[in-house]
Amino acid sequence: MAQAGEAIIVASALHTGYDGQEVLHGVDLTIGAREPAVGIVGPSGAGKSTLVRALVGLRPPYAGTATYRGRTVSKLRRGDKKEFAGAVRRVSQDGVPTSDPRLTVEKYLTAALKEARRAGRTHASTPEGLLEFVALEQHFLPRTVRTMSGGERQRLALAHALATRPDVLILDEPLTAIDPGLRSEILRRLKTLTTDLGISVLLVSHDLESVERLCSRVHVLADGVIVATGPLSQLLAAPDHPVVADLAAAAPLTAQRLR
Ligand SMILES: Nc1ncnc2c1ncn2[C@@H]1O[C@H](COP(=O)(O)OP(=O)(O)OP(=O)(O)O)[C@@H](O)[C@H]1O
Repeated sequence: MAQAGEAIIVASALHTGYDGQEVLHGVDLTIGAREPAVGIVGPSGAGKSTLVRALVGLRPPYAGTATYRGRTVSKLRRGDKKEFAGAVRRVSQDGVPTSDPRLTVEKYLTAALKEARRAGRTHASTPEGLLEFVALEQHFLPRTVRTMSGGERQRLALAHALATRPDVLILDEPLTAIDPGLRSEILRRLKTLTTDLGISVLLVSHDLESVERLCSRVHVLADGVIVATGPLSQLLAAPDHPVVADLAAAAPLTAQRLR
């Protein structure tokens, strides 16, 4: 388990994009061990998911670096890759495989727990416990993943990511298909991850309510650049960048409540 304060993932002057077309223009970001959840917000197309992909090694930098414990994420060697896969987990909107019609929830979670043990991350989680955490009933265990609703699948993806008890959990719009009541409950449980298990969470979301509830600090990304950082309520109360003002204007009730 990582020591508090240790920098686990660091993006430094990071530039990256697709097919030579730059999307991120020099982003600096650190995710430390056992730190309170951090949010990333910003307009559609700002580069939030691209940043997440770069942090987990799926977009190599054009310039600058993205490192995991000092090692370049996109160039990890085989042993380091295994360690990284257990220590840093990403959940995206549609992260559960549905191509195998026979894949059951139980098989999916059991495989994840086996993989976690192979990566040297031993703990007492079970498929039942993982389901319980994401508020899915036990009768889902024999169900095939394909037959689950979008919101159920999102919760399963979260349960799967937690199988390794990662040091860092990166959530890219993970709760979009979940109804507000349940979302609120899941957020409450996610909050306990940091306090009880020492898992650092990075949350990317358009839902400012969720971000405010979970994250003590946010980065606002606009056109591939971080334009503001701080507690969301403070940023919305006194926007000092047009994109932050737009966020406050687009979610007036949230902004008002946070003032
Ligand atoms: N696979 C891809 N190939 C080419 N361009 C891409 C690809 N994925 C994203 N882009 C482009 O990169 C830019 C940033 O996209 P990204 O998905 O990172 O934005 P985002 O902030 O996550 O947006 P949203 O909030 O809508 O999910 C956009 O202009 C998008 O069209």
